[in-house]
Amino acid sequence: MTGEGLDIGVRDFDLKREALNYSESKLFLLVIPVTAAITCTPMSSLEEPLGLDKLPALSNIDQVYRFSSGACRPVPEDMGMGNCWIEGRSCSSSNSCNEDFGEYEQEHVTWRRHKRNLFQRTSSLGRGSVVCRNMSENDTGESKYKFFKCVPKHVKIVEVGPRDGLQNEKTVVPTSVKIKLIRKLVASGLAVVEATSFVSPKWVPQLADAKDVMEAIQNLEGVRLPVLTPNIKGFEAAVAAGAKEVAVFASASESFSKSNINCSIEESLLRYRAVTSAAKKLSIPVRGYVSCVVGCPVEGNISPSKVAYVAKELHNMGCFEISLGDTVGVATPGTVLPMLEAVMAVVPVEKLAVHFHDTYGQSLPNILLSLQMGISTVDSSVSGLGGCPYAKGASGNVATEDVVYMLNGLGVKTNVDMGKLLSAGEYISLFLGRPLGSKTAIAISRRDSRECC
Ligand SMILES: CC(C)(COP(=O)([O-])OP(=O)([O-])OC[C@H]1O[C@@H](n2cnc3c(N)ncnc32)[C@H](O)[C@@H]1OP(=O)([O-])[O-])[C@@H](O)C(=O)NCCC(=O)NCCSC(=O)C[C@@](C)(O)CC(=O)[O-]
Repeated sequence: MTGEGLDIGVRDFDLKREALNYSESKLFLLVIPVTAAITCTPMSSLEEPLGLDKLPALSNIDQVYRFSSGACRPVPEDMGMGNCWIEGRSCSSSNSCNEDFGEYEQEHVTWRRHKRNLFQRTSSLGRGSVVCRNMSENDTGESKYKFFKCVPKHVKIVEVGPRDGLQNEKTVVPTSVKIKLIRKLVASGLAVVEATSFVSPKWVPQLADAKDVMEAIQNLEGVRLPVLTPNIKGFEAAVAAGAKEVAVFASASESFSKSNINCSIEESLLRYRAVTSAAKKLSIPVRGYVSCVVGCPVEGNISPSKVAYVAKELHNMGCFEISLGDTVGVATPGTVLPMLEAVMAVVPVEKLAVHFHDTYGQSLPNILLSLQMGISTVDSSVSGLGGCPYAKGASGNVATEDVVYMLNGLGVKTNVDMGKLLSAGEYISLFLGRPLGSKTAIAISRRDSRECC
C-alpha cells in the first residue's frame, strides 16, 4: 500500500479547495468521479501488468500466428516494418545490449525456407532479405524472450508534464497547482521532472511563473528538474532562479522552427551554442531537443538526414542528451526506424531519448521499437498532458502511466511507484476538469470501482 492511497481525504480536500479557487477565477471545472475508485484498492496491485512470465508458451503463440495471414512476410523496400520484427542493428553500440549474446548468431536465409516459423526470423530493415535468429528447437523457456534482450534493463523516464503538458493548456494553471503536481511526480520516484520554461511570457503565458515555480521546488532532493531555455536571456533567468539543468529546443523543420522560436534552424543553433558555452562555464548540463523528427504540421514528411544533422549539431555543441520529438504525433514504427538509424549513425545511442506525442495512438509501439534499438531514455507526460502551442493538430504526449505499465510488463526497471504516479495524474486531471488521460488509469479505476462497489 502506498502512502497516497491512505491520505486521500486530505488530498481530496486540498484538490477541491484548489479547484474552488480556480473556478472562482472564472475558469471552468468539471469534477470527475475517479477518486473514490482509486482510494479503495491497495496500490500494490496496480503494478501487476501481464508480464513476460505470464505470457503463453512459445508453442502456443506460434500456433496462433499460423492462422494469421499477415504474419511475418518478407518486407519489400517500401513497406516499412510490416509485421516482422526488426533486427537490423548490431547491439554493440547500444548501452543496453552489452551482455553476452553469443547465442544470438544470425544467419541470412531466404524467406521461404522457414515460412511458418515466426519466431525464427526478422526483417532486415526492408532490404528484401530476412535475418533469422539461429534458435534450436530445444530452446529453453528463457530463450523464447530473445526478442526483448536488446531492451534495456533500466529505463530513465523524463517526465515532461509540468512543462510540455501545462504549456498547452488554454488557461493558466495556478503556480501552487504546478508546484504540487511536481512534488507528487517527484514523490512517485521519477528521477527527472521537466519543471517549466524560461521562454517569452508573450509567447507562452501559461509558463510565465517559471521563476516562482523554480524557487518553490529548490528544496526537492534526489531529482533533476530541467527547464527549457530558448536563448541566453532565458538561460540567465533560469540560472538566477536556481535551475541546475536546462534544455534547448531546435527543430528539424524550418517552418516549425520559425513558428515556434521565430528563427531559422541555423539561427537557433547559433543561439544554442551561446547557451551551451555559458552553461559549460557553470557546469550546467544542457539537454537538446529536436522537434518534428518525422513530420511537420506545415512541411509534411521530414527526412531522417535533416533530423540527424540537427541532432549531431546539438551533440557537438555539448548537449549531454538529445531528445527526438515527434511533435505532431504522426510517427509509426515504420517511420521511427529510419529516423533512428540516421541519428544513431551520428550520435551515440546512449545519448538519445525519444519523445512521442500520441495523436494516432502509436507512441507505445514507437517506444518499444526505440528500446529495442537500444534507447533507454523515454519522455512522457503524466495523464498524457501535452502538446505544443505552435504545432497545430498535435495531441498530448504519451502518458507516463502507460509507459510505466508497459515497462513493468517487460520487466524493465523504472523505480516509479505506479500508485503514486496515478495519484499525480488523477490530481491534475481532476484539477483541469478532464477525464483521466492514460489508458492505465482508466482501466485501473474501472476495475477498482467494480471490485469496490
Ligand atoms: C524564442 C523566443 C523568445 C523568441 O521570441 P522573439 O519575439 O523573436 O524574441 P526577441 O528576441 O525579438 O524578443 C522579444 C521580446 O521577448 C523577450 N524575450 C526574449 N527571450 C526571452 C526569454 N527567454 N524569456 C523572457 N522574455 C524573453 C525580449 O526581452 C523582448 O521583450 P520586449 O523587449 O518586447 O519586452 C520566443 O519565440 C519564445 O519564447 N518561444 C518559445 C516557444 C515555446 O516555448 N514553445 C514550446 C516549447 S517547444 C516544444 O514544446 C517542443 C518539445 C520541446 O516539447 C519537443 C517536441 O515535442 O517536439
